[in-house]
Amino acid sequence: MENVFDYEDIQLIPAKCVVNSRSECDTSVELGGRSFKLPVVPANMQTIIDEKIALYLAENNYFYVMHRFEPQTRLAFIKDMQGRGLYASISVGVKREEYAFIEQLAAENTVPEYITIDIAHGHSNAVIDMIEHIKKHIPASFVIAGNVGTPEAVRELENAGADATKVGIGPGKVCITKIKTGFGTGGWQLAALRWCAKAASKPIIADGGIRTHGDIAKSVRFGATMVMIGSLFAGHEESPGETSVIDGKQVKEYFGSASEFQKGEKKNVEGKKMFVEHKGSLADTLQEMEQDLQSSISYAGGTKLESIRNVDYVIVKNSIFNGDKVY
Ligand SMILES: NC(=O)C1=CN([C@@H]2O[C@H](COP(=O)(O)OP(=O)(O)OC[C@H]3O[C@@H](n4cnc5c(N)ncnc54)[C@H](OP(=O)(O)O)[C@@H]3O)[C@@H](O)[C@H]2O)C=CC1
Ligand SMILES: Nc1nc2c(ncn2[C@@H]2O[C@H](COP(=O)(O)O)[C@@H](O)[C@H]2O)c(=O)[nH]1
Repeated sequence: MENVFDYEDIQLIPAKCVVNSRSECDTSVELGGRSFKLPVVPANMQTIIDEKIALYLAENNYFYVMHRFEPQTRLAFIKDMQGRGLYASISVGVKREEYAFIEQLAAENTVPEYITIDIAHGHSNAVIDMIEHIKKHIPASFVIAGNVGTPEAVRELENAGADATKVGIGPGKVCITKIKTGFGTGGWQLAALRWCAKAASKPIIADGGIRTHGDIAKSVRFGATMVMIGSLFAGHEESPGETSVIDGKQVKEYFGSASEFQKGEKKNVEGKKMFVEHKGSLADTLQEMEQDLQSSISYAGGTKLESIRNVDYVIVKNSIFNGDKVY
C-alpha cells in the first residue's frame, strides 16, 4: 500500500465558489432508493441509538440503523416503523438464530427496507452465507455487509449480493481491536476507504474514526456514500448511554459493542467504555453537521455533495490541528 494517511493528514483544496450562500448547497444523498438529508448515519451501537432516536431520524429524513443487541424487539420494531409509514432499518448477526429470524420475517411478510450485517470481521464465509440467506428469503431488503478493510473483501461481499459494504476495522474511538490483535485500518482508515472505494461497484459506508465534521467531507472525497459515526453522536440528551457526574461535569457513557459492558462477559473483548461530555440535543448536532457540510460543498466549488468527489487534496502529515482542539 502506498500513500497511507488518515483524516488528520489530509486537507482538501478549495475550488472557485459558485453559490451566493451556503444554504444553496444540497447535502442530500441517495441510498437504497431513498433520499436522506445527510450522508451520515449514527452507529448501530446500544449507547448511540434506540427506538426513539430511530423514529426521530426516520421521521426527519435521516438514515438510521437500529442495533441488534435486543434481538427479541426487532420484529415489533419493524412493524411499528412501517405502521407509521416509515422505513425500517435493522441489524443482524450471523449466529444460527439469526437465520431463523430472517426466515420468520419472510414467513410473516415483514420485510425491513434495510438490513445491516454487523460483524467485526466481515470478510468471512459467515457473512457471505448470511447475505445469500437474506437475498434468498427477503430479496427486497437492501443489504449492507461489513465490516471490511480490503478491496478483495468489498468485491467478495458485493458478488455475494451485498448492496453496500461497510469499511472500517478498528478505527473506532472505543475500539481496542488494533491493540488486542494488531490488525485493522486504525490510523489509516481514510487510505483504506480510498483503496476499497476504487474496487467497489456499489455504495460504501465509511465506519469509524470520524472526529470532526470536516472528516465527513473527506470521507466523501475518498469514496464514501455514507459515513457511520459513533463518538460524535454519543453524549446527547437523547443518547441511550447512562448519565453521571464526574468532577462536577455531566457525562454520558459510550461503550464498544465488543466491550465487556455490551457482552456481559470478558470473552473476546475488543472494545472499551469511555465517558463523553454532555452535548445538548441531537437535532442541534445534525443541523451543525448539515451547515458544515454545506460549507464543504461551497469550498468544493459546487452545489451538491458529488462536487466534493473531484477536489484536489494535499497530504500534510499529522499537522493540521497544530495542537488545537476543536471538539
Ligand atoms: N468495526 C470494528 O472494527 C469492530 C466492530 N466490532 C463490533 O462488535 C460487535 C461484536 O462483533 P462480533 O464479535 O463479530 O459479533 P458476535 O459476537 O455476534 O460474533 C459473530 C460470530 O462471528 C464469530 N467471530 C467474531 N469474530 C471473529 C473472528 N475474528 N474470526 C472468526 N470468527 C469470528 C463469533 O464467534 P466467536 O465469538 O466464538 O469467535 C460469532 O460466531 C459488533 O457489533 C461489531 O460491529 C467488534 C470488533 C471490531
Ligand atoms: N473494534 C471495535 N469497534 C467497535 C466496537 N464497537 C463499535 N465499534 C465500531 O466503531 C464505530 C464507531 O466509531 P467512532 O470512531 O465513530 O466512535 C462503530 O460504528 C463500529 O464499527 C468495539 O467494541 N470494538
